[in-house]
Amino acid sequence: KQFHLGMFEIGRPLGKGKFGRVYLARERSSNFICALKVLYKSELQQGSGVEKQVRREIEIQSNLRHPNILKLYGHFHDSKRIFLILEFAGKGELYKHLRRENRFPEWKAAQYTAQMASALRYLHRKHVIHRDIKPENILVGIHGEIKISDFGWSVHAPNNRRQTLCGTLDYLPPEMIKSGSKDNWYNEKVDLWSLGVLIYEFLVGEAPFEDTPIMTHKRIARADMTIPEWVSKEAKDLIKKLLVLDPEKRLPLEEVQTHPWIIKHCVKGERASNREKPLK
Ligand SMILES: COc1cccc(-c2nc(Nc3cc(C)[nH]n3)cc3ccccc23)c1
Repeated sequence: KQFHLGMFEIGRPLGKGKFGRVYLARERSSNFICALKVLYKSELQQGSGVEKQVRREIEIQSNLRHPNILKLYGHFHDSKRIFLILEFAGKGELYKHLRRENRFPEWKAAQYTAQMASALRYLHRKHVIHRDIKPENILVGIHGEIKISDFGWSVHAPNNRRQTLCGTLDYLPPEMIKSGSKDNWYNEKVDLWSLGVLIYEFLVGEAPFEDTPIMTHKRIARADMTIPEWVSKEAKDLIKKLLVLDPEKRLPLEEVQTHPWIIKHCVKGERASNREKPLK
């Protein structure tokens, strides 16, 4: 299908990115609501090979179909800009919700974890390694479901993002911060480490190795973290089975999905502890 700008009615800007902005948009003929991400070619060309990377990410994301992965419906460009037609996630950035709520209750963290594990299993089956799992790259859909929303280029909100040189170090696994053999960078086990960091941050409200860059580097390399005693023993157990230095020893996604902490909070049922409102 050929898309062009005239097909869309542009709504309010949702947020601005490093390479441009994201707008709410409606496709005129179908009234379909989507998000239009505008990337400026001039800015992309500056970055070394960033334009090629954007093409590769478009290629990857266009072929993915999963409820917890933000859909890329199509793309088009004019002389100055590249436009990405993306699924609209009605509740915006997970990052913002986490900052506003400080930390998530265990039932919510467990449900998000189950959704992430499902999305990562799908990606890994397609030999896609995300390599950048963090709250900043996750959006929330209108029904509260989460959607991995970034395949390589990030939308940076102003100010309150963790401003470090190449994005926050917090989520990088030891094999990606250690120099030496890079072949581990292409092992999907890197996403298991980042999932462990994500669960920790959902429950505690800060990343497990958060410190000065030098110290973060040291603490990641030693998997040196402490989990507060008020975190449930099941949650502690799962985090400890993911934040393992040896990539081969990290808990496989199938076992994340059947972990007691996940089963406890994600099985449907009258007494489910995940009701926001008390039962009548
Ligand atoms: C400033 O941070 C940014 C940057 C980009 C988008 C948002 C944002 N996005 C979406 N949904 C989206 C975005 C995409 C690509 N698909 N669905 C919804 C929101 C709601 C309130 C505030 C902000 C929102 C924020």
